[in-house]
Amino acid sequence: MIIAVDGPTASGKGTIAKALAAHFGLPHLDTGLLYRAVGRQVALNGGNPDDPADALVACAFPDSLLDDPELRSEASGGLASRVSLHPGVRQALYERQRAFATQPGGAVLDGRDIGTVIAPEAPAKLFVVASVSARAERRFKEMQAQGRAVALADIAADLEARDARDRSRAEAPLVAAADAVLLDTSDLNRDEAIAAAIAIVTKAAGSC
Ligand SMILES: Nc1ncnc2c1ncn2[C@@H]1O[C@H](COP(=O)(O)OP(=O)(O)O)[C@@H](O)[C@H]1O
Ligand SMILES: Nc1ccn([C@H]2C[C@H](O)[C@@H](COP(=O)(O)OP(=O)(O)O)O2)c(=O)n1
Repeated sequence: MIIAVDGPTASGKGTIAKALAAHFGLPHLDTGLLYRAVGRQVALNGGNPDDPADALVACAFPDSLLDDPELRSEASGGLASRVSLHPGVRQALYERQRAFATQPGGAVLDGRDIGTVIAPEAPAKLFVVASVSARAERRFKEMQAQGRAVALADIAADLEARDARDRSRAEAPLVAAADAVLLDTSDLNRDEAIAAAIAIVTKAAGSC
């Protein structure tokens, strides 16, 4: 079974996707990491993330880059969002994601366009959302735990800017698939959100 988990930044989709993978015994791919690697490789090349040619060259990043802790930074998230606008970049990353999604036995993928572009045939699709304040608070706590001094208002502004870019791009914008189930995690703790996601997928699996 393919499980598609999409949603904006800090909605909790990564947490949910990992938990679904563990619960259903499926492999998991965090597709955002691929776009983050492209963004980081552009920076390492001294290129411009807004230039389609520079971004395309960076798609040939070495697999070892996927283990770089810098990929998890907000700066890499911003770079990823910028390179992900280019249709050439999306095309270059498509086959790798598609192959993962269609492997025998199924898989869980999380990102922005899994239910709409990468695996539109997925029988279980979740679109995970949360309010801007809940998401900013989560990132704030994460950064505080890492000992980084950041202002909550700056985090909220950054995530709203990234949402706007991801939602308004022409190619594969962040949008719920027509057959996705919306899961709002604003008022759910981690365990409640995971339990709700498992219930949605169990129901979807039962009806396919
Ligand atoms: N339901 C939840 N309630 C509170 N915090 C959460 C919840 N889900 C995830 N988190 C925390 O919020 C942060 C972002 O979650 P993550 O799953 O990485 O989001 P995304 O993959 O959508 O960017 C992490 O620190 C995570 O532990
Ligand atoms: N399937 C995907 C995954 C990510 N992207 C782009 C858009 C996102 O802003 C960036 C970073 O994605 P990522 O999922 O790592 O970001 P968050 O963990 O949600 O903060 O990459 C995409 O366009 N399509």
